[in-house]
Amino acid sequence: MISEVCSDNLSQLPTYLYSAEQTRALDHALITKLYDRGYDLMEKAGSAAFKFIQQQYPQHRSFKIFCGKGNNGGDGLVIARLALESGYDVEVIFATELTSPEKELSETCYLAFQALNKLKIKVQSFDSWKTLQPSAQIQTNKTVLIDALLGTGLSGTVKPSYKAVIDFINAAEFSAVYSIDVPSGLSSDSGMELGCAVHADITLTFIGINKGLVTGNSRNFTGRLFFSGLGTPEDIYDQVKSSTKLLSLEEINTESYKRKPAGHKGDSGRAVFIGGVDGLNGAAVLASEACLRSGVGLLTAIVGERAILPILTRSPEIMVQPLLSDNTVSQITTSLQNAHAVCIGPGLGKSSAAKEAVIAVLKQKLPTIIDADALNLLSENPEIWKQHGHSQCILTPHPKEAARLLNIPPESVNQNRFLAIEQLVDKFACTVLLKGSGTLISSKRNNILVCICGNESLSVGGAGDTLSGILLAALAKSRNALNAANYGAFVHGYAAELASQDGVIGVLPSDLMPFIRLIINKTAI
Ligand SMILES: NC(=O)C1=CN([C@@H]2O[C@H](COP(=O)(O)OP(=O)(O)OC[C@H]3O[C@@H](n4cnc5c(N)ncnc54)[C@H](O)[C@@H]3O)[C@@H](O)[C@H]2O)[C@@H](O)CC1
Ligand SMILES: [K+]
Repeated sequence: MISEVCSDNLSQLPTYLYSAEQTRALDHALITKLYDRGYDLMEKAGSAAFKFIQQQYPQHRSFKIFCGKGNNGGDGLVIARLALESGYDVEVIFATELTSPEKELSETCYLAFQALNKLKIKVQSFDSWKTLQPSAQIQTNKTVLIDALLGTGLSGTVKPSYKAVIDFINAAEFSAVYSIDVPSGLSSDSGMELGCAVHADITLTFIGINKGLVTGNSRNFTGRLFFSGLGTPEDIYDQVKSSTKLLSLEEINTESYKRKPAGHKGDSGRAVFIGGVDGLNGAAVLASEACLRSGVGLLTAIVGERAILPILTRSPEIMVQPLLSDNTVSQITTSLQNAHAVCIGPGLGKSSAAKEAVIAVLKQKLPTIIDADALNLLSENPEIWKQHGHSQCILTPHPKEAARLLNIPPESVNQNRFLAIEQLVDKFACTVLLKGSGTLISSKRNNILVCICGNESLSVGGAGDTLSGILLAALAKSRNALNAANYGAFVHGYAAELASQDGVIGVLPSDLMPFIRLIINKTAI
């Protein structure tokens, strides 16, 4: 069975995600158990890939198959053979010259090459193929380009000869670009392009879903991502332990978010939001409303003067007070007396009152969300966390905030989001939610969840404030940081997808509110 890797399909997808090395271990275990040789598994993968592309593009009878010299290329050669046998018009183009196939191709790829050779098809190198056919004449209409250049075996930056092919693929206008296993050039570990990567319309991945296919920049390259387990028996997966999981509702205990028929407002959670000072007032408006729509029982918002009127206009249910610049500590201590959870940071600024507020909040040892400027204050004043940090916190950095917290360049976070969240969890010993496409959540070493819900509609100001509001309600209700982080990320991302039905451009974080409510009512059971 082939399933799309998307929010609507989470329950049909495998629970665990794998590194390239772990995928190799899965392949090895599978070959040892079920097949005489690796080539039999390659036949199975190639055949699944061929059938799938036939289904996706039934009108297209022409394939241009770009192959590398490893097993990913071997998959391409199997597809070429099957397509030729089915009467397709097929061209096979190797990225670089093939002078001695037996020596240059991987063992399994060579077997696929021999099988294809029996059909007497001419295999060309990219350079000679391109010389023979000036780009203007390359037939792209009704032609599917099959990208079998590089898969999970890619290491280091893509070599110039391969980059030239990838640049060509990305510039040409084929009807469809279909990547086998991984868009060539994308790291299946980090989700970052290693110099360049193929922009696919469809990617079909096999056996296990790679971690790098669901986070970082992966979505810029995979197009629609599909998965086939190729009938791998369950016990094969038991042999390769992964510490990374795909976040689905099964991972979340939604019981605590339910309303009791005879419950009262205190049962639904008492929350306090602190932020939205002048110039950044909107953060408080969005976070507060998202918190209410996420079902919190009582919300107090301690905000900048100018946020008071807009908050009350939109949501008179909220108890609002101005954040005092003197007496901050006693104001916060008093306000938190009966609170179940607190969120500090969105639009907080970095004034001395803001700093005092962060310390006062941490001293209460309540379930706490620390976002935006509160995170920046922790980066600039590491002694605050050393003295007052605690495990009931959720830190919600975007990559730049994460880099500041770790005192490393932002590129380092992007190049390895999985490592970055491990370092954050090690350093802060609490729950961390690392924002970005494929949000990562973790609260202890060797335990990372990846939330694939959400889309590019969220790449606007205010999206993070909305998430903070959802998280605050979830934390006030469950008082379990990891569970609230998981649920909040899921609700926020899924709400963004539902709000994008007319397109992702121009969706406002405030448009998410009715969908937040809808999802919570449907899932809090
Ligand atoms: N038998 C198996 O283990 C199976 C493997 N499968 C396929 O095999 C792939 C993995 O195969 P491999 O491990 O052979 O690796 P790949 O085919 O992904 O890559 C290895 C090839 O890429 C070249 N290469 C590595 N780094 C490069 C760089 N920076 N620039 C340019 N070229 C570079 C290597 O020289 C080698 O020729 C999977 O992605 C999947 O498509 C599938 O056929 C299923 C079965
Ligand atoms: K590929």
